[in-house]
Amino acid sequence: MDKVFVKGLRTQAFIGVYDWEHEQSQPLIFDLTMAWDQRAAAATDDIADALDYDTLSKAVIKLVEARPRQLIETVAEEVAALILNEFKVTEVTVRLEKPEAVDAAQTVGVEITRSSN
Ligand SMILES: Nc1nc2c(c(=O)[nH]1)N=C([C@H](O)[C@@H](O)CO)CN2
Repeated sequence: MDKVFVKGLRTQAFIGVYDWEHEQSQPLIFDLTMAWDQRAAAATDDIADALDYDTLSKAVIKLVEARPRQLIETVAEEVAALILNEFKVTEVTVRLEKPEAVDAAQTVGVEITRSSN
């Protein structure tokens, strides 16, 4: 299957289990990979037939920054559900990095793959 991807999408979120994380936002960075048959878009050269990565990116930022959460697992599942439900995507991989979480690590994160149905 063809893929549309968004790499290194930066958001700023209230995320974490510790008290200080509830008072100070920190970056969450996403790599998103969506299954998408691109033949219709290529044939018509019309954005209406494409998976619009700009609109999708803005929707993800809005969701992530809308409210605080404790776990990055929760954020990853909500982002996957948004993409499956609002963008007619059949399979999505969400990789989420929280680079400021662990001082001794370059980054930490989760990666999930979810399908519709
Ligand atoms: N599997 C997870 N482990 C941890 C999380 C998380 O969201 N998922 N969060 C934290 C803290 O918020 C940490 O990021 C603060 O540095 C610890 N472990």
